[in-house]
Amino acid sequence: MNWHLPDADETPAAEVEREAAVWRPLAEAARELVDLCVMSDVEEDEVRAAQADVEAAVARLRKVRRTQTLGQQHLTGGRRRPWGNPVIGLRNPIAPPLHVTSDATGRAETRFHCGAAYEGPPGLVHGGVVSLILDQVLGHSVGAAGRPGMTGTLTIVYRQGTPLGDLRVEAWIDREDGIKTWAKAHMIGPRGVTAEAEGVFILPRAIRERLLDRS
Ligand SMILES: CC(C)(COP(=O)(O)OP(=O)(O)OC[C@H]1O[C@@H](n2cnc3c(N)ncnc32)[C@H](O)[C@@H]1OP(=O)(O)O)[C@@H](O)C(=O)NCCC(=O)NCCSC(=O)Cc1ccccc1
Repeated sequence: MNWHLPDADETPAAEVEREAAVWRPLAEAARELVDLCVMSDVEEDEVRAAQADVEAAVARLRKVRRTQTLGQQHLTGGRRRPWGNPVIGLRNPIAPPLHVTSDATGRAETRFHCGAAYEGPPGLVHGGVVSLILDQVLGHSVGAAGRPGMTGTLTIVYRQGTPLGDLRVEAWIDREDGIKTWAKAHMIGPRGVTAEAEGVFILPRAIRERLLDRS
């Protein structure tokens, strides 16, 4: 059973790309700023001068603040513009960001870089970040298979520390039963699998009822 939820964002692709070209460079600069807040070793006067520069940029951006979050405005169900997402969002400096490729069977893969801002134990990615990324790619997998849902239960087994740097995640559908879909994923570092994930994704009752009403 597959569910095809409506694509909520009707904006023409060329306009989406134009807006992306405006916001992406800002987020990229902010990501480097986040990295340098952790990694820069400049003199203290330089730190204070940088603070003033950042405060000036913040004052510009603060002039107009949207009333709805990006997810609320562009409904992530449409998956055209999950730009605020903390894992894949092109406008979100917290996101590495991941670019996930997938096929209609739900097999998904992504290669990405986790820098110093994601450090937990020395030299290793924070376990919560590992879980965050695995949850996102599992969610992508079930969505790609036409079985979108919310994470009901997520189980992570940490096999070895995940080193900061270049990483890969693979995800696939394990099984499905009615409104529930189980997906699995591996986080893979230079020395093999670092963490294994299993999630059960459930189409929430409210959406089930909406789909029933339409049929
Ligand atoms: C939707 C649901 C999980 C279930 O609610 P309802 O639909 O009202 O459930 P209902 O009571 O009708 O039971 C139906 C069946 O399901 C079973 N079952 C129920 N619960 C659980 C469970 N926890 N775990 C396992 N199974 C459970 C229950 O036994 C029953 O089974 P049965 O038919 O008897 O065999 C709800 O509790 C919720 O919204 N939780 C918050 C989710 C949330 O915030 N997640 C994090 C945000 S998502 C994210 O970030 C990832 C992402 C990234 C990117 C893209 C996409 C995703």
